Amino acid sequence: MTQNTARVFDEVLLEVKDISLAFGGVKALTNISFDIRKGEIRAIIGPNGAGKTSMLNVINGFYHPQDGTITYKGQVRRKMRPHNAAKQGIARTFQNVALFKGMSTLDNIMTGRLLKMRTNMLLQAIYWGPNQREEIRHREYCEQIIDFLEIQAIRKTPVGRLPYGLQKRVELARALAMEPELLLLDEPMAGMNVEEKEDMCRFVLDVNEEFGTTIALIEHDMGVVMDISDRVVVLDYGRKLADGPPDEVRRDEEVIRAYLGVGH
Ligand SMILES: Nc1ncnc2c1ncn2[C@@H]1O[C@H](COP(=O)(O)OP(=O)(O)OP(=O)(O)O)[C@@H](O)[C@H]1O
Repeated sequence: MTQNTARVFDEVLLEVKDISLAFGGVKALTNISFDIRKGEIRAIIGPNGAGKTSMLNVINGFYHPQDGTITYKGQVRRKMRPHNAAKQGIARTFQNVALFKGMSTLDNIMTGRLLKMRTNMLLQAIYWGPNQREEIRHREYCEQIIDFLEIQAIRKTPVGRLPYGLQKRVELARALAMEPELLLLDEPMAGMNVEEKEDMCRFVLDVNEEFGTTIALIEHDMGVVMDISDRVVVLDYGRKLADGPPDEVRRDEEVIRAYLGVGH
């Protein structure tokens, strides 16, 4: 289930250039530059407080950096809200699962389709015919994702009743329902046992391979990162420490000192 052979990616999908972000006196990111290439699995790693989540929040428009630019699909992006990023094909999951706990798995996944719906829900309730056909199409798409992620057995279960590992999988399903071009995963394996982690790794690799989705993920489990990512960017105290293929990063002295060897 690993990326054994080095894959080569030429086309830059998203470029982060000289990004700096501060909260009052706290510098969360200082002068960060890297790119994410179309089709790759890109890991963002670093110790606690390194700025990883802040970076994802800048990429999906939740935080606005004081300096620097984001170029997505060749266009320099001006200030952008998360729903605009989503419309442009950037979906994300969160460190702490963010689902509607009282709603079923299927309904949660359907919320990921909202941006794809041409008619709004109210009109769909009033008018039948074309609107109903549209809803059926969306439901069918969600059912395909449910099959793909092997969560058929829980499609009607309220997600609040599911174990944490499955909730994470439903969150992935909802993000996939948006048919993203770039999928941002914030610690997709956090809090999982070994078996759940193996399943999630397999799904991340399958999504990348079968849907061609570009994936950027934050992960603390170094085994997972080294196994599934094509390239790794390392942050520490808001600065970029290293950037390269997993094998190279693993051997980088500064990385070993800052992260892999000793914690702060
Ligand atoms: N909304 C915010 N307001 C104030 N400070 C913030 C905010 N978000 C992040 N920070 C600060 O920015 C720095 C980077 O935090 P961030 O959450 O991005 O790190 P991280 O690498 O994702 O950490 P972790 O691995 O613990 O999730 C930290 O010092 C954090 O306290």
